[in-house]
Amino acid sequence: MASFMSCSLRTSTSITERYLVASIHTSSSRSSPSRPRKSGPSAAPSRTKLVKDLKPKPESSGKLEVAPKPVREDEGPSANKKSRRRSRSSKSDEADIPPRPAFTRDSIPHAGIAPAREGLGRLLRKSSTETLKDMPPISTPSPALNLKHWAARAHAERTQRRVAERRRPRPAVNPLGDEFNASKLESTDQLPDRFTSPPLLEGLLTCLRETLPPDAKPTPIQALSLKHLFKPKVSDNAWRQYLLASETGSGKSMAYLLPVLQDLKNSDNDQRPPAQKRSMNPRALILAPTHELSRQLASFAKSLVHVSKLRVLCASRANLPSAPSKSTTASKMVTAFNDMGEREESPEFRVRHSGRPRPVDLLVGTPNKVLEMTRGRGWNWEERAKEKMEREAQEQGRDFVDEKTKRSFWTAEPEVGLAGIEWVVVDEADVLFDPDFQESTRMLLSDIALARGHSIPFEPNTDLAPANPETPPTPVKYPFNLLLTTATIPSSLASYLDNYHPDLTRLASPNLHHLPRSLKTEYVNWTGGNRNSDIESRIRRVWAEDSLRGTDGQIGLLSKVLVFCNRRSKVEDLAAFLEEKNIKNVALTGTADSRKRGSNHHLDGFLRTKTKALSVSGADSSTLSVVPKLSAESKDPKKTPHVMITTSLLSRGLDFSPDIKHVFIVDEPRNMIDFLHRAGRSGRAGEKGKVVIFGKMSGRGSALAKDVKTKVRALRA
Ligand SMILES: Nc1ncnc2c1ncn2[C@@H]1O[C@H](COP(=O)(O)OP(=O)(O)OP(=O)(O)O)[C@@H](O)[C@H]1O
Repeated sequence: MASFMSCSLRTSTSITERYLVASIHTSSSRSSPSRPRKSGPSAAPSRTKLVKDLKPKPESSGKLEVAPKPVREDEGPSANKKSRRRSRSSKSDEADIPPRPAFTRDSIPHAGIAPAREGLGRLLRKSSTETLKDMPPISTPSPALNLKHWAARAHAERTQRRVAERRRPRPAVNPLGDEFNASKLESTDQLPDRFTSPPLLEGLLTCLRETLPPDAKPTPIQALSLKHLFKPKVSDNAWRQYLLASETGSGKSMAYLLPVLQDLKNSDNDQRPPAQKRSMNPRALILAPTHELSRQLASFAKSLVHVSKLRVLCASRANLPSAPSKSTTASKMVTAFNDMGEREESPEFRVRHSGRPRPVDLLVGTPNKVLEMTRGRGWNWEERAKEKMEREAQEQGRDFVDEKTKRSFWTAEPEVGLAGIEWVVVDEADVLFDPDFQESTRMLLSDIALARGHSIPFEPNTDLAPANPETPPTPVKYPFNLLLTTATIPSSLASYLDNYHPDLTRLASPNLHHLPRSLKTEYVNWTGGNRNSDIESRIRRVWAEDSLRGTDGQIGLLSKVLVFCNRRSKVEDLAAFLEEKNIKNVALTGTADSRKRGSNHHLDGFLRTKTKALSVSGADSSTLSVVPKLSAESKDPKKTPHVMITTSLLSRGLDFSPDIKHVFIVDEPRNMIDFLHRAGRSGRAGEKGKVVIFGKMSGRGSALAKDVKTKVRALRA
């Protein structure tokens, strides 16, 4: 429970990006609660601004490699009919017809209004075509007509100003300013263009073929991984350090899982380092910021190893299948939870173990959950109790006296040994090295190093991104392979890498820091009435279009909508409103009870199932998806949730079902990093998707929405 309390505390103190991290901070314990928190405006920008350049410092031996831009479908020989027709018609336009002036609102002002003689309409029309000095002088002494004349003059002036503004040559400045510019970076053309055996082991390849569509080709980041991460180790102590950076839904999980699993399989029979006497001694560790993501990654890894027989364990309650079964619908899930609620006693979920050694090759979990398993449950409870007392003292305005708590705390036997760990993957590295998470992450990495016989001291209050360090921090070399993956690189992460991992190789896709190519954007203007009604009518429009067009080849099948709000109260309010309007929905926030139950069933019906794997390389996805037969009830949005409402909690890493064709952003995104992750829950793996951004698009108070629009435009691929 304490974790959820700490979570809500964080939420209340949050500003901008802090909120995101606070809301996804879900692990069952905090590592070092008494440290001073780096809040305030000075801490925020480096966490919320995308880095300008990924190049390592010139004096370091780190490298950067960017995959070449894939040829767009409509640029290559296989351009579809529509685009060919478009290009043909544009050519004929060029040849025969003089270019048509672009239509603007001002080109036919007040069209259709029949003006009185010398009336406002005529003057307005004149004013658009004539210059001000050509306008006829005032010919009548009538005050009414004078007024009209001046109105027309004012209109003409405005028009001229607008035209001049439009024609003014603009410097080619990206509105994001700090945006990562992949076009300036070195790319390589020699990348593998298929998954083959070798480099992949036959067993892995078989599972891969079952997971991906038959024509699947490696995505740019996977091609880079095939090129770099399958190379044999130069020496026993040559540990690899890589950053894998690519846009959302581009297959990063596969890009790191394949080399890790392959290496685990290859070294399966090797002499292992003496393991600690613990019941589980994994050889690889994947860290993720949320329990939901840990479970999905563990399930994905399991689907890749059933031939090679490696053992994967999820720390966020092991042994439960985290991927939803194909037949499960969201409504069943709701009922299941209602039942489970009464049986479940403890909000904390534990890995059940009997104390007997249990073979594990790969462990997946949040840093805090893994720390709990490696240090023993309860290792930091005293500290947390003190933090609570300190908080209460602060709230009551009294001094906090640091004395021993009245309760005595027990610490359970540690379950996991770290000495055998050779691979550590930090998924969503920008979050896990963010000030709110970095202590737990670094503490765990340092524990692993120590267990492997290399002491790398851990200093809790280190600033990972010192602005202008006079003495640069000592680089860290962990005695294991370290892979960091992310879809966004804020300046704080870039500066951490420069300072502590200067020799790390950075592999990046050319579309990094852009929206997936298959994702469209749409802007919806608030009508000025009830905003919840505006959202409801847009949802109904999505379904009306689905009923006409069909979804995934099935007429009458309605797509699902994922709605992102900034605040928990907004999530609850919208959920209640939609429920009243007969739209069944799932509302999920960091403190939701359903999250405490140790499985991903609260996301059933919304997460991707295996049958829905589609082609990133651009093949016609509708032919590849196997559409499960659904009952009438599960197709009915009044009975089965077709809408999920959440905060940034679910914006990280989760692979949502391609049934989610629309992501609604109903509150202005706090920053573009947040936006990229939220929008990226749709349009994954080359699937079509749309991000619908609500805002006040015109009139007074529209500056913010317009600014968002400009920035979003810059993120389009
Ligand atoms: N080469 C491929 N061809 C077709 N589909 C693929 C390929 N590689 C991965 N996929 C599918 O793409 C989907 C998205 O992959 P994944 O979740 O790894 O993306 P990601 O880059 O980690 O996204 P995020 O940044 O949001 O975490 C998965 O369903 C996966 O099965």
